[in-house]
Amino acid sequence: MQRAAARLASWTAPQPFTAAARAPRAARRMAAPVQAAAGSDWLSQDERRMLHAVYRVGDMDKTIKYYQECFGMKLLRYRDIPEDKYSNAFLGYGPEETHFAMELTYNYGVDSYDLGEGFGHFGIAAPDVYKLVDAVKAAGGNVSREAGPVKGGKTVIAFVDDPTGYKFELIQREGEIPEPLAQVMLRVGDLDRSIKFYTEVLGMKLLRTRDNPEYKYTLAFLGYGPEESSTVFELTYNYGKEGYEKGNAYAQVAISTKDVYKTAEQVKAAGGNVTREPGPVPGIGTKILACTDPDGYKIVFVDNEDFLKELEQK
Ligand SMILES: C[C@@H](O)C(=O)SC[C@H](NC(=O)CC[C@H](N)C(=O)O)C(=O)NCC(=O)O
Ligand code: NI
Repeated sequence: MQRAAARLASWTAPQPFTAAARAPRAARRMAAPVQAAAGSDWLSQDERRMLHAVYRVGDMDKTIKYYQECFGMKLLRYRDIPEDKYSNAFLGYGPEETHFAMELTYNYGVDSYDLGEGFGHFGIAAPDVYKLVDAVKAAGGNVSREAGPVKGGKTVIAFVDDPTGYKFELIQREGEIPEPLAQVMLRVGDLDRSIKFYTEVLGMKLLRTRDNPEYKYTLAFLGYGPEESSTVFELTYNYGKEGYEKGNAYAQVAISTKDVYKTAEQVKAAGGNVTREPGPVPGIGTKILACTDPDGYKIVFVDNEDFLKELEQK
């Protein structure tokens, strides 16, 4: 695992995202004020932002190298917690103060996981998916779906499988791409139920929906900012499918909040299921709380000041 730490110091991976790399550095982006929901003053006062997706990988060094060389991600942070026998690596396209990150978790001695059916993909936006697919192949990446228009639509996509088996959807996008980490796609059993939770409990905006009757699925995109500049949830409903095996690989998305105690009360008042009461993480001190969405996917709220202090200590 020490190789990962050394890599952090000497990272110089290629940058296929020249457009994104040249994109003006995102101004320190205040988290989006959360959309007020009926009966919750706190929602209108809180400032929430999607911080990172947390998931378990079978080989930390191999995955870090893969993300750097195939996707052009930067290694932002690495920490080893020997007393609890795990390590974390954070990768993305910009500083965590303003950009979403991938939080990889390696549990000592565990080299594979059950990805289940519920997790769909992480989405990466790119100016030219055909060119990126060529770069991924040249770097030895596993392109599992060639570049081309999405079935039943026009958006050019491709899929790449990472070393653990997670799918990365490459999504062609016009214009500047200040946040290439575009999506976390999860499959849900009832889209209206999920939209109600993600808007009224999490305080997200419903950005758009897209029904694809030919292929029998409907998508809902939700987040704290526009898709063009923010990472969003893409919730997928397959007609008639009410539930999915979750597996043990994908863990959660972390969202920032100004106050985990007030957010815990707001989540409960809005009918959410708090599974980890607010308070500091032992050994790290960062205050968090955890809840689950209607399909059982975990969401962790992180105290924003504590999060920024963590970044200062890296
Ligand atoms: C908009 C873009 O971000 C998408 O992810 S749409 C991609 C499309 N999604 C689905 O088909 C969802 C339903 C599917 N049954 C599932 O559960 O994943 C997709 O994956 N298309 C495949 C293709 O080859 O175009
Ligand atoms: Ni997608």
